[in-house]
Formats: sequence, structure tokens, C-alpha cells
Amino acid sequence: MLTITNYNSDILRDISFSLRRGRHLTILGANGTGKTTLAKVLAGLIPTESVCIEGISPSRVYGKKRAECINYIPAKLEIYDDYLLVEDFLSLAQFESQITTDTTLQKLGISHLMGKPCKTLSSGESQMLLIASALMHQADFTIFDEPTANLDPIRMRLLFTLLQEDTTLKSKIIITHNLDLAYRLDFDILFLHEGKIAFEGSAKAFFSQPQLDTFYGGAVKNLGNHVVVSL
Ligand SMILES: Nc1ncnc2c1ncn2[C@@H]1O[C@H](COP(=O)(O)OP(=O)(O)OP(=O)(O)O)[C@@H](O)[C@H]1O
Repeated sequence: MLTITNYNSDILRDISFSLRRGRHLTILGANGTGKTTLAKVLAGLIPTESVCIEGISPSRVYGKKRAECINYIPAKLEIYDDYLLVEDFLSLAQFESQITTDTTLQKLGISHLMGKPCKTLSSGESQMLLIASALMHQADFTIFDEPTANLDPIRMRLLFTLLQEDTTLKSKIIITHNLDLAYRLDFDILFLHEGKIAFEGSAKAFFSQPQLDTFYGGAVKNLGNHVVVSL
């Protein structure tokens, strides 16, 4: 179980919720409303006593212990080493899982990236590499921050299937602006507004047209099978 209780800061206000191991969550909200900040708080990158994961406070433990309980996958890959190869990066992520680099790269259709320095990857390739690292790491809770931001439609569909069907990652938390992805994943929704939780509940309830109108002022339409931005 992951819980955050009465967390307050300059950016986030009165944040409390819990997520059972094995359950998944999508975090939505406007630009600058605090989603990434919340992810960093949950992952222990911003220290607090308000977060507890399976009895452990992530900001109080380091190395293996923290890595076992939570993994934050940022929106962008930041590598400062010119020579670090794709397979080297993944071997750092492998941690204790039995999954091999080859299998993971194959699963994501990016075996051709093997042997390339991470610094030379395109934005979409970097994003796929980050996703591969999460699959190899296998923390109890994995937070994906904007995992589809740079993906082409084919890779976006691949990632959707993976997020929906993958059972190797115990609990997934997805931060996204892609409302159709959130709708189709059907995970519970946490909607942040100005640093506060404005909605917590099922995707079905969140994506009802009246609720969408409340949060997006007519900019988002539920077409039944899909949710689209009305341009
Ligand atoms: N290190 C920091 N110091 C000061 N302010 C910060 C810092 N990091 C983020 N902020 C501010 O906190 C607010 C929330 O930022 P955050 O990145 O969490 O938003 P977000 O919901 O993830 O936004 P987006 O959807 O645009 O990625 C923003 O106003 C941002 O400018």
C-alpha cells in the first residue's frame, strides 16, 4: 500500500490518498498544477514524512530499499555521459529482476537501439528506453511521467497495450495529458487542480460528459469509445 497523508508545500495542498499494491492510478491536471512535483514527493525525491510505502518512508531509505518500492520514470532522459550505451543504461536499471535486456528491447520493438550511445537517441527512442528501464526494474510502484509525449501512433498503441496488459509491474501510476489514453486505460483517476485533489474516483465517473465539462469547460468530448479534444 502506498499512502500520502496531509501533504502540504508551496506547490501542493492537503494531499491525501492511498493506492493498494496491484492497483493502478492515472494522475491528470492542467500544466503547472503539481503532477510531477507529486510524483517526486511519492518517490522520495522531495523529502517528506507524509509518504509511506509498505511501511517504508521512501525519503528515509536509499539504494536497494528505495529502488524496490518505487521507481520514478521522468518525462525526459537526462544522460550526461557521452559514451553510455543503451545496454549499459538498461543493465543499471536491471536491479534484481531476471528479465534480460534482449527480451525487453524486443518486447518494445527497439532491439535496433542496442550499441547506440544514449545521448544520440531521438526523443521518442529515449522515451522507449525509459519505458524499457521501468520494465526491467520492476519496482512495487512505478510512476510514468508523460510516457507518450514523444511517441508516434504505432509506439503509442504499443505502450497502451503494455500499460493495460503488463502484469510484471505491480502498480502503475501514469501522469499524462493524453485523455484518451487515460480513458482507455480505465485506471482510477486523481485530478489535480491548483495543487489540490479536485477529483478522486473511477475513470467512468471522471469521463462522464458533465464531469468533463466541469473540469475542461467544453474542450473535451466523450464520444463513447474515445475521448477527444474539441478543436
Ligand atoms: N524546483 C522548483 N522550484 C520552484 N518551483 C517549482 C519547482 N519545480 C516546479 N515548480 C513549480 O511548481 C508548479 C508545479 O510544477 P509541476 O512540474 O509539478 O507541474 P505539472 O503539473 O507536472 O505540469 P506540466 O503538466 O506542465 O508538466 C509549477 O508552477 C512550477 O513552476
